Amino acid sequence: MENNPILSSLLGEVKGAIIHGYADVTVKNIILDSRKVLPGSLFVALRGTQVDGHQFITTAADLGAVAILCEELPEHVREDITYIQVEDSAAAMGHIAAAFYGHPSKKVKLVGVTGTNGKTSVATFLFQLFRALGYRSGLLSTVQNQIEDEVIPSTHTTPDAVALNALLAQMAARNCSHVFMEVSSHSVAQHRITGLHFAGGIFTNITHDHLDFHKTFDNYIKAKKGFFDALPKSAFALVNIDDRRGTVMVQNTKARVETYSLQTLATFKGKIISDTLAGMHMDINSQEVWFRVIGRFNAYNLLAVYGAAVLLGEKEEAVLTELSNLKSPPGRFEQFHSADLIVGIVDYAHTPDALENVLETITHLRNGNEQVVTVVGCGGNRDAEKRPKMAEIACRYSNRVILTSDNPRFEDPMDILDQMRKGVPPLDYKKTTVIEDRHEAILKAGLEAQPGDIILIAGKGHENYQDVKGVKHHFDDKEVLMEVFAKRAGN
Ligand SMILES: CC(=O)N[C@H]1[C@@H](OP(=O)(O)OP(=O)(O)OC[C@H]2O[C@@H](n3ccc(=O)[nH]c3=O)[C@H](O)[C@@H]2O)O[C@H](CO)[C@@H](O)[C@@H]1O[C@H](C)C(=O)N[C@@H](C)C(=O)N[C@H](CCC(=O)O)C(=O)O
Ligand SMILES: Nc1ncnc2c1ncn2[C@@H]1O[C@H](COP(=O)(O)OP(=O)(O)OP(=O)(O)O)[C@@H](O)[C@H]1O
Ligand SMILES: N[C@H](CCC[C@H](N)C(=O)O)C(=O)O
Ligand SMILES: [Mg+2]
Repeated sequence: MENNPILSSLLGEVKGAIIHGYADVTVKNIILDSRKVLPGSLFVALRGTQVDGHQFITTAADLGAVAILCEELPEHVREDITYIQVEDSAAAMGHIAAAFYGHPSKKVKLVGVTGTNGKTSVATFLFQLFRALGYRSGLLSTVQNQIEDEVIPSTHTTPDAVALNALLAQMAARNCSHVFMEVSSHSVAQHRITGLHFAGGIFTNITHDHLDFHKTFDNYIKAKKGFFDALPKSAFALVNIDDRRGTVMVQNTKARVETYSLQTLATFKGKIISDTLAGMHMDINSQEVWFRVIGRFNAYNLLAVYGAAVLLGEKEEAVLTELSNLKSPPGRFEQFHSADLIVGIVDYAHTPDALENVLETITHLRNGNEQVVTVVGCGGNRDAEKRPKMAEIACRYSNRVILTSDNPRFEDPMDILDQMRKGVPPLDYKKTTVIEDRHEAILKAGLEAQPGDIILIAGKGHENYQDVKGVKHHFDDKEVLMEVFAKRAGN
């Protein structure tokens, strides 16, 4: 920042703050991790999932923090430091970060996408669409952040409030008129998006995920709903009403509610006319369109994108023309074909619902006797309830299943695989193999396939690593698939 703001100017939106000390101190940056504090920093003490940031207040002060945002004062209060005491540090930080960066979300049209599955797809499609329509645009997503052509690696689906506002400020400074972002349930619960001004919010769907963090499905629903509850009156709230939680999501919102559906009357009503590996033909509000992107779940994503674009003021015809040219984002139902006509699909399905949707789509796309082989694993140190469910789904839709590793993190990969194996129905034991090594698993699936067969490699999508005990080893499903195809071609 060129002109560092004074602390008191950042507190306008923070309710009930008690200031201990000098309120007009200059703040150079906002820091959440005591180890990164510099002279002039405002340190935010957050109660985390592992530790309580309040225990690092003294360290932060020793490193030169001029102000501390906290819920509780430390035992030893220093005269030379300003303490801002609030009820909820995370919520206050959202407002302070937005003010520090000059409220960048108000300088662009910011659209947030939430839901268990489809956030990256919808946000990326919107970003591609608005660029094609001639707007300077920004994207904040799991795969990557992007300002026009510049790619900025992403660490989270939704970054923390400081990183998020810093990115939005860069986008505003580069004259982006539109920004499309994913809003994860963690980000709502942890107030990463508090203080942002949204032009619109989109709800894709809600199914089982992240119960390791939210504990109950109700809490998970509440987190997603919190996003809509906080939308302003000027925004639109576009919901998938085919999802049974669609109505609940928007029951307390001040925003203008609009709907999309493949099944019932809605503001944006779609119908799939045909869906093949070559493309999808749909009817949207009585207009016929062909898409390169395929699959019923993508029909929902495209409807959401179409609806949001129209609600943002774009002309229906121009939107449909550009939408028909879009390609899937990396690792989202990405198709590869071998010389001898094996189809490999790399997909980020890492939840039971996503896996079922993708396999259902593949089942519908089959012409006849081709076999479907699924290679899938479940992440370590993440929701364990989904493990047997995903194995059962893989078995239900596939002729052969290979259970393998997907980011075991700090768990024993064989424990994860044992839990997955519990979901395999006894009648399916014969068609299920466990191969811990993901490279070997993909090789086996690929080398044993017959021309025409479809191999689904699920769970990692765009990821280019295997996270084992905190170390990210290079691993890319696509690369291994290419290796298999080369081997089949005798290279
Ligand atoms: C579970 C979770 O959401 N964790 C996030 C959370 O960290 P935490 O609450 O566990 O932090 P903690 O370790 O308990 O520490 C508490 C506080 O003390 C501070 N601290 C800690 C140590 C120290 O020496 N000094 C110090 O100041 C920490 O910086 C932190 O502010 O806050 C951190 C700062 O914002 C995040 O980086 C971190 O994301 C971790 C890396 C993570 O893996 N998050 C995933 C689960 C996540 O957020 N995923 C969502 C959803 C993805 C999806 O929908 O698929 C996402 O949006 O990416
Ligand atoms: N609308 C949808 N409904 C159900 N499944 C979907 C939908 N869109 C995509 N999927 C499936 O879910 C996977 C993840 O899609 P995507 O990355 O768009 O979701 P996400 O919500 O961003 O996930 P994450 O929570 O990991 O960020 C895709 O690879 C596909 O298998
Ligand atoms: N955003 C998701 C991604 C899961 C991807 C999968 N490959 C895994 O590692 O479990 C999560 O952190 O739960
Ligand atoms: Mg995502």
